[in-house]
Amino acid sequence: MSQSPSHSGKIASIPSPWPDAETAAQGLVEIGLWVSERGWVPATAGNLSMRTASGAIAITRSGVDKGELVPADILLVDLDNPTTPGTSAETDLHLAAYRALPAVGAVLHTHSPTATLLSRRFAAAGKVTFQGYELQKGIAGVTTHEGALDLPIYANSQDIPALAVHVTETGGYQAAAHGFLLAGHGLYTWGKSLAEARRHLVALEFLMDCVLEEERR
Ligand SMILES: CSC[C@@H](O)[C@@H](O)C(=O)COP(=O)(O)O
Ligand SMILES: [Zn+2]
Repeated sequence: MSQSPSHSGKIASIPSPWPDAETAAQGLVEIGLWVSERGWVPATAGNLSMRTASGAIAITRSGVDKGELVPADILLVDLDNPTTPGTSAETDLHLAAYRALPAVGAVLHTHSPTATLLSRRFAAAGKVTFQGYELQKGIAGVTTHEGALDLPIYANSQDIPALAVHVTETGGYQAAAHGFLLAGHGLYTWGKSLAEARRHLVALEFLMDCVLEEERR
């Protein structure tokens, strides 16, 4: 529970929009199985996180199969002092999202074949554009299929801290698509809740499937 002054000057208790650590861990275990069943996190690929009521970020341990997560594989990281050992190798890309977007409650990173292939195909352009697809409206804030919805593509890097700074400084976390691709690597997407992040993941995967299929024709 967070607290803030009420109009009367007293401290009023208002419910935190974020789950406690235990609930977040359970949610991440479940979404790990869900993305694994869809073939979007092969081998030990992908990482998953949620903001918790204490302000700490719950994130997957590095190097585990996301379809076989148990609650002990979900570690808590302090957003301002992220020193927890063993967390995802891509923790910085998650933390940068939470710092840039105070309303975001969940970040999902996946490695579907479609995201991998499409990000390579359009890497030189630096983005893939969706236009004319009704499912663009699966993304928060999008109200029509008629607009152009850009999904940024960044060059992949093994220097994740530097990449996180680069994505932040170039406005990647403000993308209207609520996500970005890393070329030859995969997709990052987020939402105000785990449910919204999952909806964005499904919508973006659908839209990427459509574009990849059109490229094949
Ligand atoms: C299986 S290779 C994929 C990794 O290099 C990485 O990109 C990834 O998504 C998973 O890293 P992790 O440290 O397990 O969170
Ligand atoms: Zn990855």
